Amino acid sequence: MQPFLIAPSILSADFARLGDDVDQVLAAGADVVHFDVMDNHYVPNLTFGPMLCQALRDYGIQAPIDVHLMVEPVDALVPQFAEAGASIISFHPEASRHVDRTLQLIKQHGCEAGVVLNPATPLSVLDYLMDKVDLILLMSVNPGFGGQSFIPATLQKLKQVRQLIDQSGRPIRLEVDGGVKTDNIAEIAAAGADMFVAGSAIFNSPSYRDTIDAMRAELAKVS
Ligand SMILES: O=C(CO)[C@@H](O)[C@H](O)COP(=O)(O)O
Repeated sequence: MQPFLIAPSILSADFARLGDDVDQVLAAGADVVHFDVMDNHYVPNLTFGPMLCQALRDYGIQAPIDVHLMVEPVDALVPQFAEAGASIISFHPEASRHVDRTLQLIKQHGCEAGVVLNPATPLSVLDYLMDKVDLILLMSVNPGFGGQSFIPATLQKLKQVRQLIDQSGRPIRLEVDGGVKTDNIAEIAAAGADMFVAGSAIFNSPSYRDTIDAMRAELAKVS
């Protein structure tokens, strides 16, 4: 297992002062900026695109930016996000007509490549991808909105994907997204996740540092 990474989702950040808010959450101990791109087509919500990613880089954000594309189609946005400073680009396989090609495209543009599985997406979509992905993101809510409750069946799915990753012998990150809180993060880590997206739990808390410290204290209990 790789070191645990905490990735606040800027979906719950203060958009009116985003650069400063992202700076603050990183200063409070976050590892990665999780960047939720929604198109009001693949998901019923609309957020932001490559210009905002570029704006964060121009503002001076140096942490990895983990772009989660909830868009359909996918490919046209890959070069744009790579040029805008994305570090990791993940997409939903059902939103790409040619999944293998999209993974190649992401890597050709110098980013790490991830696939995202919705709560009801079967693990069989990973069958011919384990040698190609750098990250697998399991959605623990249905994509589109922050502030939803963690779907408990994700724990079993995490255990199964952890086995697949261990069998692959590759350093694939296992990320979980949706309803991650201080009081469930240890259980989620114990099931096999090593990267934790948390939006409302961090950005809606009175102290980012206290919340991230509390999450790390919970993670320290997991061997
Ligand atoms: O991608 C998504 C939702 O589609 C997530 O990144 C959420 O934004 C996580 O929010 P919380 O459940 O942590 O509030």
